[in-house]
Amino acid sequence: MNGHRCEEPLSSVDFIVAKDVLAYGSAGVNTTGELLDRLPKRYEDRRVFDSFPAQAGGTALCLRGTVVDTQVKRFGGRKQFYQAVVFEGGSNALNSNKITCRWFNMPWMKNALAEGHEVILYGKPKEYQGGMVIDHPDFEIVGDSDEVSIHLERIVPIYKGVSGIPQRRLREHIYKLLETTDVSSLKPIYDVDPSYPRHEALREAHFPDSLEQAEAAKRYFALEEFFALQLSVVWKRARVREHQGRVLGKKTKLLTEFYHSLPFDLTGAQKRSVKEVLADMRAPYPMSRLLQGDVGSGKTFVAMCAMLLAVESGVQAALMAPTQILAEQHYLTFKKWLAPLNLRISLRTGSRQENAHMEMEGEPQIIIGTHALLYEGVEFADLGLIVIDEQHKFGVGQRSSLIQQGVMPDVLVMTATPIPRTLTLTIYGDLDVSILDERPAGRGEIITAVRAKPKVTDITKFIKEQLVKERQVYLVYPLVEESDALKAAAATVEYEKWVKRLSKFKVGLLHGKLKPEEKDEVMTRFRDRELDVLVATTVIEVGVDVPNANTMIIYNAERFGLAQLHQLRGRIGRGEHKSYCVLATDGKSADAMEKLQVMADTSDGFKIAEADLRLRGPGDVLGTEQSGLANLKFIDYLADTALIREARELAETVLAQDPMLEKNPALLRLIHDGEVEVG
Ligand SMILES: Nc1ncnc2c1ncn2[C@@H]1O[C@H](COP(=O)(O)OP(=O)(O)OP(=O)(O)O)[C@@H](O)[C@H]1O
Repeated sequence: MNGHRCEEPLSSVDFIVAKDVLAYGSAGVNTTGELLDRLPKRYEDRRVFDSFPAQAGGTALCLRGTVVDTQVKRFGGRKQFYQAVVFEGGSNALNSNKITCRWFNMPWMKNALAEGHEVILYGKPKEYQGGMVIDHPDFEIVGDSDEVSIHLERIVPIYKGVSGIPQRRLREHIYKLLETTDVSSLKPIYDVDPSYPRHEALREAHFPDSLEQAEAAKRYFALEEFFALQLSVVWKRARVREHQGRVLGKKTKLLTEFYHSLPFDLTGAQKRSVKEVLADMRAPYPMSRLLQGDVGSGKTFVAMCAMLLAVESGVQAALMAPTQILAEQHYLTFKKWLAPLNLRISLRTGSRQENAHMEMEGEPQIIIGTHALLYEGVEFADLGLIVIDEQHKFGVGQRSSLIQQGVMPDVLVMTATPIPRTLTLTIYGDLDVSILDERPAGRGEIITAVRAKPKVTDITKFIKEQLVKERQVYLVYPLVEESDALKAAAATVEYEKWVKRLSKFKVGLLHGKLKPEEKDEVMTRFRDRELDVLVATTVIEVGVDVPNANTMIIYNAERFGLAQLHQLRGRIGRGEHKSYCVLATDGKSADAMEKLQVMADTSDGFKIAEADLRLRGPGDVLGTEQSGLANLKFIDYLADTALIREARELAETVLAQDPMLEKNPALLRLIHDGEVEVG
């Protein structure tokens, strides 16, 4: 009875009872298609079970056994946990291998699992008081043996739970639906792999014969998802190019003057990027470019060059920074380096307005502010170029809102976080990319060491050696506390200690609870060498530029992500002196030591970003919320270069053959429905 169609509500499926239809509804699953789209989060190979372990091995195991004893246990006053002791083997194969399962603060567990139940457990065992324990394992009670066995003796799909529906029932529903759904209704909007019918991929993703088959099937759907994403990105890129852009940058006198005023030569990477920007600005369509720079690679100077080109063409250029402090820093930098050119530069942030050379006739030529510049209805006389400094936020929203504007300015996005190529293709896939992967010449080497529980006396001695050589030092504390207030308090405590230890030197304190003016003041004093040492929380992470500082001790380094450590370390090694970064840890976790070792092994931001991606996975690296990729079902595949490229090529082919998607209205709807909204 090949009858059900994907669009059909679950209420019309005879083997799903009304109560379950409601439960699915609360989880946002309303049609048969939506239920079938919920692919397994993982699989258990229940053809052979793991044997009960005698010691913890660090990996999750799939065990089969019988519950022989259950108890509710109390601890710490009113708290409780439910404990079930499980013996290895089925109901009639009891032996002495046992494991204890515990569920904390889940009183209902005692109704769910009782003595005599035969169970399948999945979880990571650990050693506890001489026995083996698994806390909160996934579990499933083995049912009657005369059922169709989709739950045993095969590779079994495990789904993300739907409240009110046990795994077994969920699995049965999907199994039966696959058998009774009209194959033609499972056709894709666009066939990403003509050699692999979609309904087969769907069946094999749910009930694979092998793990390889499951992987191939999942990859099919991942490709489908990323194809849709790339389609909207490539589409967007094409739409930008349709706009009439201004032809800017014909004259380069100002730029040449600027070059001559610099005490250094631009690096090869900087020159290459300026050339790329120049070509874009001269093109008849608006520039849409990402400038990706490793820490200290001199992004600001490339941005300055772009802005000078715009100014010389008679239009305004704006720079938007993510925070007020950074906007102010940029303003100072611009004022300093562009001083010989006598330009009208204006700082506009929520609380401060300041102008340089505004006594001269006319509108400001360069405007520096926060991202809010865009939204707060600041009137631009004639905006030709916008530089967006995104720092390490993978912000997206702003760019779309720029594209809505009438006259399309050129846009240059700067990001300080090196991003692996695959991620760039997805997050910034609508932009052309320039990469700054070269440190300016004449910078001292940075030596990084990982130290478990370093002695205070050793660190103090090392710091003093550097201070005596007139270098400056950062001491960074992430601190365990969650709130800014507690962090500030804890940093203050450490600060007091350092003031005593380094009594001959001047120690300053910087944390997030200080007012912007106070932060500025501390930073300025450190920059002007009135302070030798800065005890800080991570507020110093971005944008701080004090070339004389050559030493950084990062405490509890294991608590930071690699990208953040790289940013922090980027605050040293900015001058000609040899620099030192010590990553101090509690030394407890081997994983953390491995992670930190990456920092000691390389200072190449792109390599670090790739390692970060490998160790943490794309979801965590991106912080899905800000990246706009939160809705991706197959986010792990973001790191799969081959897949992303395949998706990109497919999207490009489709749009090359049918640029306005006139022949593929369903694809056009897919883009406009914003199901996949990136950029
Ligand atoms: N080509 C160059 N040669 C020498 N020094 C340079 C060069 N380009 C930039 N600098 C200097 O390097 C430092 C970093 O430049 P800039 O602030 O532009 O880098 P950045 O990429 O924005 O750094 P970060 O993201 O780490 O803050 C500044 O002190 C700047 O004056």
